[in-house]
Amino acid sequence: MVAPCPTRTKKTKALGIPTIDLSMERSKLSELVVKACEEYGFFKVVNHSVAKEVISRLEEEGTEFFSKSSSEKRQAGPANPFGYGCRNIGPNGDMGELEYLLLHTNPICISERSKTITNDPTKFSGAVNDYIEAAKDLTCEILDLVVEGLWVQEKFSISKVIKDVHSDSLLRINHYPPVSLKGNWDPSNEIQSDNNNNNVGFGEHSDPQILTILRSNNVGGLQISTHDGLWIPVPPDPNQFFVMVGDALQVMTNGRFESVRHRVLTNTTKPRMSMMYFAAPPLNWWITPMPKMVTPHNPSLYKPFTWAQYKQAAYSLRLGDTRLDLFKIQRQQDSHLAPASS
Ligand SMILES: C=C1C[C@]23C[C@@]1(O)CC[C@H]2[C@@]12CC[C@H](O)[C@@](C)(C(=O)O1)[C@H]2[C@@H]3C(=O)O
Ligand SMILES: O=C(O)CCC(=O)C(=O)O
Ligand SMILES: [Fe+2]
Repeated sequence: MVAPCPTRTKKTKALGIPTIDLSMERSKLSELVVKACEEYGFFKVVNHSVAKEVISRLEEEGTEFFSKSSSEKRQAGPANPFGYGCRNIGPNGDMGELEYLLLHTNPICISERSKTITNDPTKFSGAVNDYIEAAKDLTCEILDLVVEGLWVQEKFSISKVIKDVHSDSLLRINHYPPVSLKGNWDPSNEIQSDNNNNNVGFGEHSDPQILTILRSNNVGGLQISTHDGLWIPVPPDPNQFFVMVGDALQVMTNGRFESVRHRVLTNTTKPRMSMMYFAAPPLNWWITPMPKMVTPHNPSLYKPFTWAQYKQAAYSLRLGDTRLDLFKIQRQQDSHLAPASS
């Protein structure tokens, strides 16, 4: 069963977001990373080594692209799944108050796609590739800390699958124009009247991948959901990165980490621009719990599946569906409580 999500019933609560200083002593650092992944599936990293110039070059490219006319931008679309998308999210009718560029991180794909996005594809793809490399390094640093903190390092390294040339990682740049009235920011767009959730920029969901590295401009809107069902607004910080546990890492840790559910609400006066690097394995890679995470007392919660199978499931479902339910192993733990059949 795939459960739909209750989007608008949760309360919002201001709460400190876990912040991790990457310049700290390593063993303490790995402990804090694991704790944040367990408690929230979400944290902010400070003192990272991504150069400001790498961030600002991609931000400039994004700003330049989104300031173009709708007809120019549409030349880079539709996003099926890659390219320029406007309001439509995914193939199953999900909509949000945003426009975006979704790119595969393969340099050949970026070089080809850049030709439809800009008149200076070399500059655009240079900014994108440099950002991807920096985000990949940061992801690998965090994943290495995760495996150290879980004490599984010698046997298994997740970061090497992210570095694999066939990795299926993605880059997404989202642009949320300010929304003051229901769906009125682009009068030429036919789908605007379909959207009843005019303040939802990007609806509640978890990311399917291993880890997401998010950076935004100084405009808020991102919220994360806690285990007790509250929404926590995330104050924006353009100089730092936010890290989100994805569904694949939930499986690899056999449920010890849970992928974080999150959403974006639009601002009424200022445009938000965010950049997400979604770290994923190659398509043929099996997603299974790390051996150390499975014991007789803690058996595997999930059937083995490949990343390609998981993506196929994700793209057949709605944004907010809890798609991991499809891969859960149903155990008969309570069978002794069932009445005996006569
Ligand atoms: C509705 C959908 C959009 C999405 C693919 C899906 O069918 C379900 C997962 C969605 C998501 C969420 C995180 C990322 O933004 C994304 C690129 C991804 O990998 O999964 C999107 C997909 C998308 O927009 O294509
Ligand atoms: O734009 C944001 O801040 C987050 C978007 C997001 O969650 C996504 O694209 O998966
Ligand atoms: Fe997301």
